[in-house]
Amino acid sequence: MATYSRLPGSVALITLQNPPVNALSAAVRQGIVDTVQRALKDPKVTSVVICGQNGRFCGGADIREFAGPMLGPPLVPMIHAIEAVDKPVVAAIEGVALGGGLELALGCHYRIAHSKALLGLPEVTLGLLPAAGGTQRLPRLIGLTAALDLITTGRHISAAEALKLGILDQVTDSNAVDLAVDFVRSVAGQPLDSRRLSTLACPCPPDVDSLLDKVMAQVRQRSRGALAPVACVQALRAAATLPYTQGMEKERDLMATLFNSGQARALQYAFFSQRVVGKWSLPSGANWNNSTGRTISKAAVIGLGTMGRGIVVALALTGMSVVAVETQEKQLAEASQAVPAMLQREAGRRSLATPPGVITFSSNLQDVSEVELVIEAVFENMALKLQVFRHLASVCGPGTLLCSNTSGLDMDQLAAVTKSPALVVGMHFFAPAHVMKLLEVVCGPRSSPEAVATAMQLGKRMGKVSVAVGNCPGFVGNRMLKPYLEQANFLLEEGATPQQVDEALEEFGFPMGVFRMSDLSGLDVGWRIRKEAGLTGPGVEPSRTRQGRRYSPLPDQVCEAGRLGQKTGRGWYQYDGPGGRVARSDPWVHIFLEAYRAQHGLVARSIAPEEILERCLYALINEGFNILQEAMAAGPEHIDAIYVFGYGWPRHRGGPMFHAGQVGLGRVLERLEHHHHNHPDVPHLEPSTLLRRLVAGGSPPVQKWREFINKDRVHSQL
Ligand SMILES: CC(C)(COP(=O)(O)OP(=O)(O)OC[C@H]1O[C@@H](n2cnc3c(N)ncnc32)[C@H](O)[C@@H]1OP(=O)(O)O)[C@@H](O)C(=O)NCCC(=O)NCCSC(=O)/C=C/CCCCCCCCCCCCC(=O)O
Repeated sequence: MATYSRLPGSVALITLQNPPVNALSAAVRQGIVDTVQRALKDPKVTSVVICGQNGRFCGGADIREFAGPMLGPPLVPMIHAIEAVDKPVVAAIEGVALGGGLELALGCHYRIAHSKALLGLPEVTLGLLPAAGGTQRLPRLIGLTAALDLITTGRHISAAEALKLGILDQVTDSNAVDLAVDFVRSVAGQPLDSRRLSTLACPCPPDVDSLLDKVMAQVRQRSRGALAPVACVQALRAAATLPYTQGMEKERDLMATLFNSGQARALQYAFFSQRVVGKWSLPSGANWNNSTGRTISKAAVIGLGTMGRGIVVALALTGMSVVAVETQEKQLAEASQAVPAMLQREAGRRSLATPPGVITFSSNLQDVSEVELVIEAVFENMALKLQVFRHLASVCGPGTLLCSNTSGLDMDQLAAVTKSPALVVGMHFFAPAHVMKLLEVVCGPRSSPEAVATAMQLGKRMGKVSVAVGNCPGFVGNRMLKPYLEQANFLLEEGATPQQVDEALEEFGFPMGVFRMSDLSGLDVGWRIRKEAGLTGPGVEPSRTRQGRRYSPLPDQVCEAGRLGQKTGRGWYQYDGPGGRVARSDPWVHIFLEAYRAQHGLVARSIAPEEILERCLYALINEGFNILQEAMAAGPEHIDAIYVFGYGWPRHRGGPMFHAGQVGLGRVLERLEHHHHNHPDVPHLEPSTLLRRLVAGGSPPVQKWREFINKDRVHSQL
């Protein structure tokens, strides 16, 4: 709703009230319509201020309402009516003015904000465009070039930037509402024509077409397959080239297409998933709301390889003190040069002042005795990690939280060698650890609520999307990746090339296909894990069946040929040299694949992109169902957030589990059955019991899966 009060000096104050972000629900829109009418009709009122309750102007349209029928007064005529009012209307912006909130402010005649306010039109991130006049009013106010940037990226900007761009008329460090009230009194009675943005011409650079074409090419490249950024550019083209009324028609038509698209539903689901995963809970009943984490001011990182260095930077950026330990002198010397530079760069990228002097480098594990939390980031080897954990248990105080950055080893085994297993929790970062948004917080069966809460809160402080997961090999993300990689290798055996597989996945929306990604990460990572698992190495029979199931030795053989990916200049592709970034098809790989097929009597067949996608993606999704069934992830949103934030799953496809729902669970089941029939020696293609149960239950929407999962759970970790 919206409240109305009349202040001394003939000012009407309209306050939006819809906690927590004053989203423009039907009730709020109705409240605005009614109160604006009241102000118009009241002869004693000469001017109006619109603000939001609790220091937040407005977080935009109520996204939850998009799922149902549109009720209440629509936004577009409401904002038009405000713009047409013949008494000055000022938006007093505190906290946020986002999406429809900023569009409402653009319909006002003046905008005044607090210096800490954030403004933006993030609709594109929800698969939409600013369809309450935003695509037509903003470019008329700040020019086409700046509007293209803000609307196609959806980025939030500070009040200072908004003032510079001309979105705001004034910024204050004091109370924005008080200033707006004083200001509006001072402009009462002045002409308003030039303040009505819809009546202005759109300032454009001389060569509008080439600018629009350039931006269109950029957005297509940046967000492959996403509809909304393209529609945003089209709407802005209309703003630049058509009268306002026709521009509004174009905006409405484009919105209608986007609004009903699967992409908008997927992106809105992704928005809420990100928030759902913050609300973790454990089988004991402990949860985000009833458990308190510790505030960490001093932490340590053990192991300064690529991951360890990134973790040190991520921690230091929060402002805490970090002891960075590496026992190999050469590695320590390199890290102590590299880490401060990384910190500087990342602080610059985030427009932060570099936290000064918070990192201490050491080669001595004894130096972590005073810290409150340790993150072990040594080589992915259980024996080594156990050794480090034993050492930490003897060096650290009894209350120190001990965390491991393992990407899939048993956290409970590590906990078992410490004095306080309850204080052991996994913190699985993704490379580069100071950049990537995802953190898997691995809750072992003995991890205490306090330990989980501390890791989750620390993740948030580092700007991560932290997802609590259960303790199983590979946890959630890597466990699902295994069948995906496996299928990609099998497809090569059967006749595909790395390019064909990668192109199908990139066309789907992944920034990189599986082979280009493996080259980037380093092929030796998986090789080492397979050796540890006894799947390859000296003495292992070189057949295509290992440990009772189909196995492809292709990636092992590529490594044995010294091709470890980008770092060696050769992998599944060739590069300009070691460290090269541009992947080119390599004749060696094609000859190698032909020889391999000949050796094993395999006849190459032509494989369609659809089969590549089905085999890779449905195998991954199937494992997701197994994970849900075993309670290693609390819900499909958790898996989807992990894949969107950590594995490059295209956000406009929601995540793997959401995608399964979009495709149709029945269809996914049918295709898995088909592929499993053709490849009975691949257990990962055997449809999960949970998938079968969901299909039998009428393929409910993803939000309802929990009801089926709970019935089906064999044991519970989350
Ligand atoms: C920065 C934030 C605002 C705050 O962040 P933070 O403080 O960290 O808090 P959060 O945890 O994020 O959020 C707290 C809770 O609030 C919920 N929330 C937040 N924003 C919204 C919202 N806009 N709507 C609903 N709920 C919201 C959030 O989920 C949390 O809830 P919970 O605790 O988890 O329960 C941050 O929240 C943020 O960034 N929010 C989103 C801002 C945003 O993206 N705004 C844009 C929204 S879209 C919009 O405004 C669109 C405008 C144009 C609409 C035009 C209307 C025309 C429609 C007609 C369509 C016609 C087609 C019909 C065709 C046909 O079928 O015929």
